[in-house]
Amino acid sequence: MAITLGPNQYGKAEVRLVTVRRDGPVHHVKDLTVSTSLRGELAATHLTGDNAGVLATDTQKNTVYAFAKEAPVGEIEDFGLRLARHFTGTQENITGARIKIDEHGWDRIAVGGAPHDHAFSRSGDERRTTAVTVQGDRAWVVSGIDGLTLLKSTGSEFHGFPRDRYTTLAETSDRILATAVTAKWRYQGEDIDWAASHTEIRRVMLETFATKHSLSLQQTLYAMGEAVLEKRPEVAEVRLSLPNKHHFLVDLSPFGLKNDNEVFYAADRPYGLIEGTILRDDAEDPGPAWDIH
Ligand SMILES: O=c1[nH]c(=O)c2[nH]c(=O)[nH]c2[nH]1
Repeated sequence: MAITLGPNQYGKAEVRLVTVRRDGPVHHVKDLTVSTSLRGELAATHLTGDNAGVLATDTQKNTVYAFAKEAPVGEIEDFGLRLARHFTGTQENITGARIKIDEHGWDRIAVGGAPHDHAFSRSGDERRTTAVTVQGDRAWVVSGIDGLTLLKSTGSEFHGFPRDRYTTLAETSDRILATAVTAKWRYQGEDIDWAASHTEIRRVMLETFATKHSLSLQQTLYAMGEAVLEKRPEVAEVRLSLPNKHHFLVDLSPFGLKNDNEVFYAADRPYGLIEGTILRDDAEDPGPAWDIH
């Protein structure tokens, strides 16, 4: 029996980086969680413990902080590309790098209705994300959104599903539809206004969720991805993971009350999990964009 080393990568996970741009009384805060992963000729350290080609994960973490000082961080996609190209360009045996970045939002606190210069409140659970992969002289950018919780109180039905001896779910023509969106979209190219693209993709997905009359969360998922691909030529592929955050009607009949779709129990688990990919048939090869996450 021969045993070999398969795909591997290593790096520093979840480096917490907060920067304050203080070029006047109005400060700008950026709050990132950065994870680095390096790939390449790394057999020696695994097989013999020879670390001559192992750029320490501690050094990778330090590089993230130093880069944040040496030039403005800018958009997370650009920061990721700079870091990835630094690692592959300076370490001979490192041929690939993936940099994952989550951006946490901060809103300015309103004081007397006016946005404060340097006091902020967390925007909530939503994060803007990116995963940049550099392999040789090519790069792939997969950006997205995590933790965007949505709910519509009507405009959602679910019926026509098979009934077997284990089925108890009632058919419904009017239910709450709620989810927390994890979306990832793969860009084609790099000459992109990342911030504007993110804003528009988010808007298109939200509008579609709101306006598409839903016969299943699966149908809503497809419609959201389809709308992004129709409106945003820079996007090759969209992947969505949508938990179905069930809201069950509470039985009020023991109290002599009728529930007219007004009182619900919001269950946190189990939840349906609806996942899917929507892609252009002429999209270019994704390369290693989605490998080892
Ligand atoms: O939109 C839905 N899709 C399902 O597949 C499903 N299954 C279920 O129990 N409820 C729902 N809702």
